[in-house]
Amino acid sequence: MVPLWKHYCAEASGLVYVVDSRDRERMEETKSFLYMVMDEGKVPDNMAVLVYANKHEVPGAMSASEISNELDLASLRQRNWQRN
Ligand SMILES: Nc1nc2c(ncn2[C@@H]2O[C@H](COP(=O)(O)OP(=O)(O)OP(=O)(O)O)[C@@H](O)[C@H]2O)c(=O)[nH]1
Repeated sequence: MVPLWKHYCAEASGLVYVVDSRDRERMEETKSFLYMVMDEGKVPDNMAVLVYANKHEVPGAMSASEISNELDLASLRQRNWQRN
């Protein structure tokens, strides 16, 4: 699957990236993979990127701002982004 996403990126109009809000231990890996997809997939600046954090209602889940910080979403400044 992993090598195939590059081909999907070329045709995609958006990227939905699902993050497990409970999985604190793998947040660094999650971050690396997101930026690798955006870089190697040549995701253009004008492509919509949705980072969807699931399991947010589960006790112990990370908050939206924690996830945003962990994934350094503010570094995607060239994109028009918001956090809900
Ligand atoms: N409570 C809750 N459960 C969810 C949510 N999203 C997925 N699940 C459940 O979590 C279980 C595992 O789903 P995923 O996390 O998507 O799959 P996964 O990453 O392969 O599984 P894990 O390694 O166990 O997290 C399934 O039973 C899903 O129904 C959510 O937002 N809230």
